[in-house]
Amino acid sequence: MVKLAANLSMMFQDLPFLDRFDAAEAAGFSGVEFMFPYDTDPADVAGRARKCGLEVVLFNLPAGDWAGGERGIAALPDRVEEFRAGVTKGLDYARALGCPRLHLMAGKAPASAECRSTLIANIVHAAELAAADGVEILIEPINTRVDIPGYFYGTTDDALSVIDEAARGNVRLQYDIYHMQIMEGDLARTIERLLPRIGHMQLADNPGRAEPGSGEINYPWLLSHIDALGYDGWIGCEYRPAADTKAGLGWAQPYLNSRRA
Ligand SMILES: O=C(O)[C@H](O)C(=O)CO
Ligand SMILES: [Mg+2]
Repeated sequence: MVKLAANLSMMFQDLPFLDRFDAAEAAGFSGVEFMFPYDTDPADVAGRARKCGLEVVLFNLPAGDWAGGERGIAALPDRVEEFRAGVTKGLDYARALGCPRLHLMAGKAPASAECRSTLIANIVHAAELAAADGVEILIEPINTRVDIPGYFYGTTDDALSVIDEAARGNVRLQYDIYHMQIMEGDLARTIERLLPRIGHMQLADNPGRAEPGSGEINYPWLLSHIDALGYDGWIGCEYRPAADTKAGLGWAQPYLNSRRA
């Protein structure tokens, strides 16, 4: 069964953060993800998720000065202390929210040996702390052509080589269909091949990063293929709705309805 999670950083943006949980529930979602919950008290986030009957399936570890253009700091040698404080904070939230996955962002960094060894050591640090709470650390290759030029890894091969070097059982791949359509294509075969390594998926259409159906990806076919492969994880709707979020959810009705049935 396809399990869609509403991404509350991109969807329902006309509402305050906590009210987006109610909107996701009303739209028929049973899971949510978001980038950063850190401006809101963890008890308030947990309380709202519980009231709405929503599972919190993923959020990001603190990722530096986002408004200033940073996209993670795990590969930055002069930011190790800040990164590790962020791991502690992220795990505090994960415990409070009962969230079993955290996305760790490497950041924009050169492919130097120093950045790579910093990243690996930081992933190992995060993974070992997270393991005690049964939490997985996810690594997501992000397209470096449109969204984050200079991001440390932009392909599944590059991200998997980092995961392999970290060599911790709770470090897995976050496969964002939108980013990988831009960087690699061949979505169905790649997902099939990498299925055992994938801990979470996300979707958006391309170009434009809006709803499925707005671009070139055949989502009705791809989602049933992913389902037929036996993927039983979540797929986060990490897209920018072209207009009103609810009005644009026609594409998702078969999956939201099947969750309710
Ligand atoms: O951009 C993405 O696709 C990531 O999933 C994210 O969390 C923030 O960049
Ligand atoms: Mg993503």
